[in-house]
Amino acid sequence: MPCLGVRRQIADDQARKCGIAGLLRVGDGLLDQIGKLDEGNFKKGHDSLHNSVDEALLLKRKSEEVLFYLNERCIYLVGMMGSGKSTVAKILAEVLGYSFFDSDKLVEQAVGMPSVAQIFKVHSEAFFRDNESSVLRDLSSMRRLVVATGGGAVIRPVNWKYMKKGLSVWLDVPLDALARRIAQVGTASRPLLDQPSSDPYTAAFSKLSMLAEQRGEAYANADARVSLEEIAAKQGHDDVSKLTPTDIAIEALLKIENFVTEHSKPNSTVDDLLPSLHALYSFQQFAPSWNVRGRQSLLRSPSIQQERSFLKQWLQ
Ligand SMILES: Nc1ncnc2c1ncn2[C@@H]1O[C@H](COP(=O)(O)OP(=O)(O)O)[C@@H](O)[C@H]1O
Ligand SMILES: O=C(O)C1=C[C@@H](OP(=O)(O)O)[C@@H](O)[C@H](O)C1
Repeated sequence: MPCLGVRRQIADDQARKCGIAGLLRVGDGLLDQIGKLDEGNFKKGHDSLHNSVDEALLLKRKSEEVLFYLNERCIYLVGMMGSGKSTVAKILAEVLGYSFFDSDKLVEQAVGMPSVAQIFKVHSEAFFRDNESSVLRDLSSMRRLVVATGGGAVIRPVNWKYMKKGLSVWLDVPLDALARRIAQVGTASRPLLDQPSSDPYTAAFSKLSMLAEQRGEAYANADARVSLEEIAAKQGHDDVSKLTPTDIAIEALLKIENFVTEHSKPNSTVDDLLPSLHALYSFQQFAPSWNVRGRQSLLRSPSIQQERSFLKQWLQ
């Protein structure tokens, strides 16, 4: 049973969604919503209205396609501090009609402290990590969530056990872009980077490089990788800072789609598929020259029991 904080946040989230009559759902309000998320901060000087409309429609279409395969599974975003997990997770939650959670915020609620920085200071990193694991365990029993995890959640194998109940997506952002973002917003909320320095960019870059080296392998456990360098190259940019959170959310949906379509069997039962298989065998009998792979083995129609047992094995 999820902890009280998680349940309360879900209830608030559902009420918020109902209260504004689907504005946050895929549909009419999506363009407004994306406009606000990308507002002025990203892709300045572009033909932004046109881009926003195209992007919003693509996002809507992709989210509808992905929803079919997701089958209510949760999505976990992993990546270094500042990689945009919370920003992108909110967009994904909105277009999919899922609830958004930030695991750092849930740890703060569970411990009863206002910030992760304070938890590190008053208790310890290990105490924070224990609570982070408990939060991920609670979330793993739920459906239809998009979770922005803390950047270090990937280092404990048990957290992967929880995240593998859903789908994990690694936001892979070049270190210099991360250091630029962190230098801009400051390090007060990120205790692992918070050290006095006259050059915040260089200090953040060197600490992030160290962490990335330690964690490189761990992030690669994710089911899907969204590389900002790859998206920029596809779009013909030489700099990842030109990418909007919507661009990144669309790529995340494409990568999720690739993963789920490669790894999942259709959400069907033997009874759903039996008529199609039977029709295929019958057709094969009347049109033996039909060129399908393995047609030799189809030439003699099997019994219904054989068809059932074939489908049962295939669906497992
Ligand atoms: N695509 C982006 N381009 C530029 N800045 C971004 C982008 N995505 C997020 N940011 C900014 O980077 C900072 C960190 O983003 P956030 O979503 O909080 O990252 P995380 O949850 O991974 O720590 C925020 O100030 C956010 O506005
Ligand atoms: O990388 C890390 O070890 C951490 C990342 C932070 O979350 P964000 O990735 O959301 O900044 C937060 O969990 C804590 O400061 C530790």
